[in-house]
Amino acid sequence: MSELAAPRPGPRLTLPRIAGYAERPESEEGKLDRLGRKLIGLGVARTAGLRRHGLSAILTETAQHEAALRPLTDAELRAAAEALRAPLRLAIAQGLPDAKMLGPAFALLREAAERTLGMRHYDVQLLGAFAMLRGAVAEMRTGEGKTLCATLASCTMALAGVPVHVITVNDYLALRDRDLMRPLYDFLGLSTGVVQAGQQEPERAAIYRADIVFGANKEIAFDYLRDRMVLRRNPGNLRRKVERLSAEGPGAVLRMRGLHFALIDEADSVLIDEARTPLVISGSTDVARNQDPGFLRRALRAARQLDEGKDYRIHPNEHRIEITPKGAERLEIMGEYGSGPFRVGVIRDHAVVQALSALHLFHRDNDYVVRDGKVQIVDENTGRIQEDRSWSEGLHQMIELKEDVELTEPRATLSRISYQRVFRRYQRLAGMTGTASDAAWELYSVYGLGVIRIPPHKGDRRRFARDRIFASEAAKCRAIAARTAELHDTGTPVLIGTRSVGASERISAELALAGIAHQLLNAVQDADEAAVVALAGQRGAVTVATNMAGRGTDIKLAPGVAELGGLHVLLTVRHDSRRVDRQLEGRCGRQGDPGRVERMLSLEDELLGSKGARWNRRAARLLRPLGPGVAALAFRARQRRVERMHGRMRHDLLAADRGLGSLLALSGEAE
Ligand SMILES: Nc1ncnc2c1ncn2[C@@H]1O[C@H](COP(=O)(O)OP(=O)(O)OP(=O)(O)O)[C@@H](O)[C@H]1O
Repeated sequence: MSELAAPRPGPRLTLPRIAGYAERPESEEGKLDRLGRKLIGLGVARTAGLRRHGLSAILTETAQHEAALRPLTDAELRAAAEALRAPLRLAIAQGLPDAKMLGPAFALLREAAERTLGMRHYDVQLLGAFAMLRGAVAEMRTGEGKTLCATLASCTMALAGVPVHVITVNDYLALRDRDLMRPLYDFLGLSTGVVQAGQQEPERAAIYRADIVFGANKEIAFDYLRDRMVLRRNPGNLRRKVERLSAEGPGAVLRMRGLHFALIDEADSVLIDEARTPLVISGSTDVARNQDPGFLRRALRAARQLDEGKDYRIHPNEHRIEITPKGAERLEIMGEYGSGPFRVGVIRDHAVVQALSALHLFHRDNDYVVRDGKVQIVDENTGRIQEDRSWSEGLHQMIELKEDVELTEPRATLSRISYQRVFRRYQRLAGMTGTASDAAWELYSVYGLGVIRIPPHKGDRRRFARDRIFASEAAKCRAIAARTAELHDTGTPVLIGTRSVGASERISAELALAGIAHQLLNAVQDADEAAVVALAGQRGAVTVATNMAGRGTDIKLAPGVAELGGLHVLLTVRHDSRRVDRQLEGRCGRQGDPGRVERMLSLEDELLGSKGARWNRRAARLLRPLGPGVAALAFRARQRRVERMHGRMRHDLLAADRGLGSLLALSGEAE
């Protein structure tokens, strides 16, 4: 099998192997196959419209069964759900279910949701769920109610006996979504479980035996990687091995029951944004023990002696350090005067690159925080601390050395996989997000997922102000405080979106200076997140948040706030991806609410900060006198460039998946 072997996407028409450890086999795939899929992707991604897929048939089919269900008692409705199991199992086993097969299930779920949650699925939510059960990503605008929509797809699959994974971007959302919808699952007799960081055996394996398992992408992908390691280590026939290792009870060695069906919320974030970082399981081995602190310290000292530009180059957007031939020569000379592993070229150079990365690519209060004497990673996509994760291949220790905190034990890579490969191994995959179309081509060409745009339940009432651009970060912060004060005086609630812990703290300090009471939500100040979010739509509320409030956060407007124009979202940067901006914009104007979006940028913003952005920075400066709208084009152009660059990195990562370790790999404990 070649290094690039990859499974073919597209519907699978065989019965899911519930008894075994389900996953799609990797298949040989030639260059022509891949090229073909990419070309098809171009067409599918663009034309995936509602009519083309005949989705609206689900509405008439569902409506036909609804009237008969309404008079049933709860017990009778439950019995009807039981009776649906067998036909659903058959329908799902035959491949992609059609509207006729799903109509009765959707009608029943709609009725059960109204009784248990007080919410009746809107027609557009039926369309979204149907699209997902047809193996697509449903693009539904932010605030349309994807959480409720997902219950149709997850319950249908679970009733059919297929183990379901509902995957989202963080632990908080996984737990919240399960808890919000739990009355419906309980009513139907479907068991649910939520995997969360920090859970150990035997709890973890027990959770995976639930009908519907909720979890963040990292948790689920790491558990899969662990299971793969266990399976690899145990010789013998796969089937018998799986039976032995997944024995019920505390002795279960395998955590999961395989990869049957994944419903991915925030699909673009999980499948695209996160896919730049490979997952690594690490453990202490002899190789790791060889990396003693003395050697790491020596490498860090060497890195500090090198000159940027001459000996090494920094590529911040690609998160990469390149040693120049001159730098390599200098390191070789240093090696000659060194001792132990520092004399060995490959080991020394690798460690120096990690040291340079620690010094120049990873910044405190941006990529990580130092808390309780420990370096803790802040996830760049979700803004959250990843407690039990560390960077691999000595990078974490280099950052610890840089920050002068106690060194943790270096660990060696035991197993490694990219997100792309984990998700491509699901027998069935579906997703939903508010921002898929920008990523439609990649979703199809990598995962075989078409994007279907679902119309909104109500129109968009958000108003967008023109971008404003300031010469410096300080001027921008002052202007943000002044604008917030203005809005605050009218009682309008304001959500200020920032990019990092550091930026959120700077704005918070500026607001404090202006005497504006506010709430701060970031990786360091994350206590009682639900309470902060609940208050964010109150009259006069001011909330400063990082990306923690970027996706999935449902801010409900207090009475009277809609009359003031709804929530005002103040964006303080453009992110690396337009989709991240759109998610933040989507915190207002939910379910047809009014809302306002305003962006305040500065020429010192991180997006324009790197060397590669010289031209964009210059253009923005020159164009500023012509009006902020024109100068904003330079920001957007840079954003497009970074988006393309990240796309290339994901492509390379997938291609090199089984190759050597990457310095950016995230590692989890091996047990
Ligand atoms: N059918 C329905 N009836 C009544 N309220 C609904 C219905 N569907 C959704 N809602 C409400 O709409 C709000 C938004 O829902 P939700 O947070 O699931 O949106 P979302 O699409 O997931 O948003 P985002 O894209 O930001 O994650 C919630 O307050 C929810 O209770």
